[in-house]
Amino acid sequence: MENYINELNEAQKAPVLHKDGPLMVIAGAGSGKTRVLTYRIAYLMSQGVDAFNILALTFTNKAAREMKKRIADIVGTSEAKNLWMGTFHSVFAKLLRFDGDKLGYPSNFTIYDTQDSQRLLSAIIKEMGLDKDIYKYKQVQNRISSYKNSLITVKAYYNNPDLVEADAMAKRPRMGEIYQNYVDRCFKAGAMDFDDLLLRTNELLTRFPEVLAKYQDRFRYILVDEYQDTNHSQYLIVKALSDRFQNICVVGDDAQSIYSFRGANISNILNFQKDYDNVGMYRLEQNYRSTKNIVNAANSIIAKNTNQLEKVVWTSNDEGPLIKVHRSPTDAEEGRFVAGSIFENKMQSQLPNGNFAVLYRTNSQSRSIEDALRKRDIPYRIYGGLSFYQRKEIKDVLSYLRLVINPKDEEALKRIINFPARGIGQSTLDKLTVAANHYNRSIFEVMDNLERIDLKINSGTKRKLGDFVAMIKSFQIMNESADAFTLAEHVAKKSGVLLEFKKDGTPEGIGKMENIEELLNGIKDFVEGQKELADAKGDIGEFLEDVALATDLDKDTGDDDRVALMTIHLAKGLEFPHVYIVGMEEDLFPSAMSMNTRSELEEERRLFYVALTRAEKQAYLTYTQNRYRWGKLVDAEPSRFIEEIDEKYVENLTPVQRSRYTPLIDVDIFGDVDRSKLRQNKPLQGTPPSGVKPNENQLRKLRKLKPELSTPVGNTNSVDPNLSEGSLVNHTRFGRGQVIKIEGVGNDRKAEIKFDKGDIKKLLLRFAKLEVL
Ligand SMILES: Nc1ncnc2c1ncn2[C@@H]1O[C@H](COP(=O)(O)OP(=O)(O)OP(=O)(O)O)[C@@H](O)[C@H]1O
Ligand SMILES: [Mg+2]
Repeated sequence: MENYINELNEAQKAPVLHKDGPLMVIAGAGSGKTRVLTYRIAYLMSQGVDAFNILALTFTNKAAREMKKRIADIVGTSEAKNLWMGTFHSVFAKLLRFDGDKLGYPSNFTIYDTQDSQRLLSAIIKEMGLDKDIYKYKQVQNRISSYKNSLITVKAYYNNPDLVEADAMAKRPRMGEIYQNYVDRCFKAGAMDFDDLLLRTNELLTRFPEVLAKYQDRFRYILVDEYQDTNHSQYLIVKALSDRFQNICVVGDDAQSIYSFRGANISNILNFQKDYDNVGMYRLEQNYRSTKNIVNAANSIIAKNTNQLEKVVWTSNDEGPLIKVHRSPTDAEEGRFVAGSIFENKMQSQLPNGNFAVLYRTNSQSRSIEDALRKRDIPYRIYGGLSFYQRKEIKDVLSYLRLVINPKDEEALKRIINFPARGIGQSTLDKLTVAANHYNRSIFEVMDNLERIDLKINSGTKRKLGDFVAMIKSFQIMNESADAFTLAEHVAKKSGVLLEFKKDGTPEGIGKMENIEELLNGIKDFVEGQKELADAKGDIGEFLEDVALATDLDKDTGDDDRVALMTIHLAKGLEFPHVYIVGMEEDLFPSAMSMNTRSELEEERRLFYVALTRAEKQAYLTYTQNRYRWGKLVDAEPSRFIEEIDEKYVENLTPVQRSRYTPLIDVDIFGDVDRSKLRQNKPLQGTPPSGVKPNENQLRKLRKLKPELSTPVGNTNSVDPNLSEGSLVNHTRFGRGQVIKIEGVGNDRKAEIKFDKGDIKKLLLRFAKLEVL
């Protein structure tokens, strides 16, 4: 047996070595599900399966990259290169770039983020003359998103009297029309929103059997991590693609299902044995991540949920310290406690910052923690919140660039047509929009054909519109030869955006200019990274795709050592030696919005289970007696979840304060499923609710979160001319390595380098940041 197989226990080996056919691994946190998935891919490849035939779907692109790296370590880099791995959204965006033309989309379609979708919806609501207090754009967007994730098209919507009636009851009888308009406008703009990436993939695979056959044949082995959080749309894609070969491997933990508000559907796990024949069912019980105290405490929490599959989780790790609970008078004090405790632990055991994570229920809680960490000079990184790419000035520049790639992109156009101000007012834009709708063209096309259309726009304005079109076209010409950085810098200057903020002269204006500079630095870094790899172009289209689909963890290269701050939702699948879960208070965690039914409360409890099981060595729970919320100081009570932990595993650092809370109505989401059947690995008899009921979708925000850009490390180095085959080198990003081959001359000189981390990369020497050792 090959060596790496011995890095697995017996229970893990079984699913890794499972022969062809469907299999499912259901197991608790930290038991090695992700490891099993990774090693199974390596094993399949060692058995002769071509990487080209494997598709792996993960929760973040970062997780996919890490898996790929581990696989490359085992089977070699060149083999691992062809693996398709990533989030559902990034993988299927790629597929749609190849085949979306069959649905009428250009291959350079824009991906609308949540903000773009919301702006478009509010424009539509306004154009239709509807009351914006009744048709709230965020609610409308949530509805449409949940329709799409349940594959309810506009037509299906109208065919479903329940949905139509529900909207009528909610005093929104024109929901269907809004939905229709929204879909039309996105299509005309050559744009897909996040949900479209899944919906259109489904449409493509359903309507074009030859496309389905092509990808079924290609993806002979499909593997899905975190299966408990797939939604209906994702489920159907996986089902369709795996239908021919049935080589589908899913791993998950129903106790960690935390995205139901976004449409995740637990019945995907429960139905798996019905969907496929002869499913191999595997369970893992040994946790390798955490101490005994943490594992046992987490078990005692999740046992409080009635709706769950029964699971055993144990560990042979040390007992470890007890879970420490701390109370502070205010959230500022809570921040100080956390920062102080991190500082002490760091000093006592000489630990890097990266060993610590602070997790919270909502993004707004980060502020007091940040303040305290800053005072102690402890470097941290925030994941989530308003991302860099969502800032106004950044979106302005990006919108110019989006328009260069896809001039039909209506949202990009509307943002910048009069920014900086060039005398094109709202009434002109309204006329253009009406004409665009009338002729079924994009606004840009209308602007480009003004002389042929009878629009009541005066000649002065027409000239301004013409100038704008000419400017964008000049950028497009430049884009044919320039790299992303050169183009972006030119656009930032020539569009007048930079100047606008400079003129402003206020500290905010300067700050915005600096942000644009940082964006440009980021693009430069990106271009160099891409250029180094001999097969990428480094053009702006590649950059925009990267920006649109990067999840918030993706840009974390791990090279600088910082404390991690993030929401619990984002922390799924990750692990840290020391974890602080802050804001353990009633109404905050569990959230006030999720306490109406048992099933909502159980989801909050699963969220707490996820939070606690991120910790390897030590977990802290903190709460306050008073907290600023919505600008007011309010009384806070300790979360019921603290009391729910078996007290054997808890140490109170401050005197105990009891929690008071009201019990709930009982709703059983498992319906009539007999859970004992699942335990015995038998096919399900009962029918769990297939209900993909439209969900309120508050945290859709998460998807649009983008990483902060990092400034580039160092500059393009002059490479030692003595570099030769066999030279040992150091690369700022890829680390140490040895040159295997040098080829090409002048600007085209490339080196093939085997890095110590396992990767073999071909780098263009003119850009490579190499140091000869
Ligand atoms: N057989 C093993 N021997 C040693 N370490 C292991 C073994 N299996 C898993 N681990 C380690 O235990 C930790 C948890 O594994 P992994 O992340 O795969 O668990 P998981 O079940 O996917 O967790 P989660 O439910 O949180 O996603 C990782 O650090 C992993 O490397
Ligand atoms: Mg995992």
